[in-house]
Amino acid sequence: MEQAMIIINPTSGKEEGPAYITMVEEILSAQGYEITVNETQKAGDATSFCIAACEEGYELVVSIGGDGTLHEVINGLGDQPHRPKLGIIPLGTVNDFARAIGLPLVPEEAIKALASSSTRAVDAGRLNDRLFINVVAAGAIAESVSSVSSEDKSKLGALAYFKEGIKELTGNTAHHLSITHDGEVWEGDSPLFIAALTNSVGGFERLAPGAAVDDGLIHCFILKDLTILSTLTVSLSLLLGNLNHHKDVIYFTARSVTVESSDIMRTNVDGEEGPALPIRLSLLPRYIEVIVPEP
Ligand SMILES: Nc1ncnc2c1ncn2[C@@H]1O[C@H](COP(=O)(O)OP(=O)(O)OP(=O)(O)O)[C@@H](O)[C@H]1O
Repeated sequence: MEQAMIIINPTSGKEEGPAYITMVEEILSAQGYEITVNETQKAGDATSFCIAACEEGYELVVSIGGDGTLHEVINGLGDQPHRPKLGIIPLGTVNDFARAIGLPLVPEEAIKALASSSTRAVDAGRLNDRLFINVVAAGAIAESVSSVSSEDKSKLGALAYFKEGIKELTGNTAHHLSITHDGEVWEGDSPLFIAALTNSVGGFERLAPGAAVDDGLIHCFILKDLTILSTLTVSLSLLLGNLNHHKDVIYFTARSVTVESSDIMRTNVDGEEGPALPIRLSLLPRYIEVIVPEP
């Protein structure tokens, strides 16, 4: 009998995850799976559960939670010879990855899609010794995003990030960055560097409209030192989906990127606080097989 592991973070989003476990179990057992349910108690648990699922030869892991939970789950897949298929039930606040891959955002619909026989192999990124699935940001704004309160997140959703971001960008928060990509070096002052694997970051589905989850590319944006006026036009470009054409934004795609600074700067990885610079990013093409709705 094939085995499926449900990994659920009961604290994600509006804490609705536990109410959906039975429905997920029913749909998986109808497909013949033997099911184990693991509830996370703290940060890191989802990674440990997923490592166990790989080592014990599970066919399927279902992540119930938000982007942070998904980030932890996929970190259990790194360097594993056997990687289970991944099912995603988006029950976080923003659910960037589910948006990017076109999963239903209504939990009941996402659960029904677990019965689909379609899968899509998506890229994973490597950041130093961990994996990411959506986005890495470096700069004062990235640090501020880590501090968005959960109250603001629940109330404002994606706008909470936007609010913090604009607050930071309008301050004088540039740092000196040195960014090396595919043999080229960019050096200068920047308040924000973003590396995205998908088109949805912080709930804005138009950050990198050209990015596909399986295009084998890291889509990078360097925001140049901004005046208040260009901050406003950059914000508008973000909403309109043409940030890559803004005169104060450098856009490039790469397969590997190194970001360094003489300042102490933290990063934000898939919406959670990440390591301090320097960071080295690279790409694992089509590394994770995700269940998607039937076409
Ligand atoms: N039992 C728990 N209690 C508190 N925190 C937990 C628990 N289990 C996991 N966590 C932590 O909760 C963090 C946030 O989870 P997650 O991102 O899924 O929810 P969210 O922040 O509401 O959603 P989103 O990231 O989509 O906005 C994870 O990084 C994880 O480390």
